This record gives sequence, C-alpha cells and structure tokens, in this order.
Amino acid sequence: MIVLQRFGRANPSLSQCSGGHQQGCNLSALQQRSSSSKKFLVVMLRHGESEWNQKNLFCGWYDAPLTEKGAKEATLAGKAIKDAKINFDIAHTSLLSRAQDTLKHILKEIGQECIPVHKTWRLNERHYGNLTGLNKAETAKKYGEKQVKIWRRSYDTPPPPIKKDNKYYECITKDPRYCEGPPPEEFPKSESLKMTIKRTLPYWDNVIVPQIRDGKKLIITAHGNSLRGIIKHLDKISDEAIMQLNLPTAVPFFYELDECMVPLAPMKFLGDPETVKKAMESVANQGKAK
Ligand SMILES: O=C(O)[C@H](O)COP(=O)(O)O
Repeated sequence: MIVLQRFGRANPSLSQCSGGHQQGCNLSALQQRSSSSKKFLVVMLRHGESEWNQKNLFCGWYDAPLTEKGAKEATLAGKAIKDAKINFDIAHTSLLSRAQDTLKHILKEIGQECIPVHKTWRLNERHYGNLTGLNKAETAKKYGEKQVKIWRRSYDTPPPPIKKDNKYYECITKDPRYCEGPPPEEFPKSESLKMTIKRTLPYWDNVIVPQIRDGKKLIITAHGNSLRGIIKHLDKISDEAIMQLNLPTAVPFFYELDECMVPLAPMKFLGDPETVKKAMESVANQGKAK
C-alpha cells in the first residue's frame, strides 16, 4: 500500500471525543480507548475527471458526466484499493452521476458490484451558485484570483446565488432526482463550505457513523467540497487551514477511526506521493487567471 503525506490537523489536541458530532462518546469511552484496539476503516474519494473539470467550469450541482480520462482514473482507484486488499460492505455516494459512475468503475474493478449503494443529495458537491457554468480561469481574470480563491476555498463566503436567468437554473432546480429532498425551502441557491458541512454532517453522523460502529467497511465517493467538509470535521482543521486543501480527482484516501469515531491519524492517500501532490497543485491552479 503506498501512502501519501498526511494533511495535518490544525490542533491535534482538539481531536478528542469533545466534538458535538461524535455521538455516544463520553469520558469513560475515552478512558477505555487506550486498552481497546478496535479500529474502523473508511475509504473516501472525489469522483474522476468530469467534462466540466476538463473544460475548467464551475460545476457544483450541474450533472456533468465523467470524461474517458475520469473513467480511467476511477478504474485506477479501484486497482489501488484492490492492491491494498480492501473490500467493502456498503457504499455511499451523491445524487450526481460523476460520483455514482466513479463508484461503479471502482466496484467493478474490485469485483464488488453487488454491495448496497446509498445515494444522497447531502453528499453532493457544494452548490456553486451563479458561478455555475463559468470558466474558472476567465472568472479569475475578470474578478481577480483573490476573489476566486475566496469563492472556491473560503470557509464561510458563498458564491453569489444562482439567478433564475442562469442557463443552468432550471435543469438543476427542477431535476426530478431531488424529489425526495432537499425540501424546496432548503434547496440551495449557492453554498459556502460552512453551508455544505451543515447539510453533509447530519448524514455522516446519523447514517454513516452508525454503520461504521456496526463494523461495516464503507466507501464514499463524493466531491471535492463535500469531502473537504468531512475531512475538516474529522481532522479538526481550522477555517483558515482548510483553504489550502485541494482534493485531486479519484485518489482514494482513508481513515482509521477509534470507537469514538476519532481518527487515529490524519487522512492518508492511497497513491504515489509525487503524483498526488502534483494533482493537488493542479486543482489549486484551476482558479488562476491564464
Ligand atoms: O464544482 C466544481 O466546479 C468542482 O467539482 C469543484 O470545484 P472547486 O475545486 O473549484 O471547488
């Protein structure tokens, strides 16, 4: 198994059972932790390259399909998982095809196409508001790289809300895949990372965590920003430090969690360190004016 550098915690001392989202943990659980060797594995990854990644467009809730390269990246992710001898009991993904198809390629590669797959809007990409459909480099040229970095990576500044005359407004808002949620009053018009975390974490806490505690091995295929939210939560990364985290497409990373659902170590990638580092830099550079 090749493991890349860890994305460090801002404050490791905070990584105890004190987080409001870590349910069922108390002091006695903490005290027992040292004598218990129970570890839980969870694997996550961002989808493979999509057509809109290739064109460098803000995508968010628009349903851009995988490119051929994206499909190959997903298969390679499956190979890395196979080489690491990991198999799964349950999969979770978003309602967007790029994440679902990435999962399909992986499950095919590891010969686990039959495991249950749960799909939820709560794992969707953050909604990019009225930036949806705009080219990232051109937007940087127009509004400045600093502003684009704020829109892409700041913790609590959402992009401008999507307008009714945005070319993609109808196909996103009226998409029947959202008939079971979010409810109309919660349907996002744009989301900051903070807002994304607010709708993703209840799924982590109420659906994913109980399955992990139950001893199930999970794979989660989702998106750059819904996963940044989960990583921020697990690794207790500060609002400032999270701005520097850029997730590459289709590179699996994993956590080993203790019984309190606290990571035993920060996130680790499965992949060649140099390749992953370059891929992360290239994601960061998508917001530079060309
Ligand atoms: O929605 C998008 O455009 C991408 O999937 C993620 O974009 P980002 O890296 O600009 O946040």
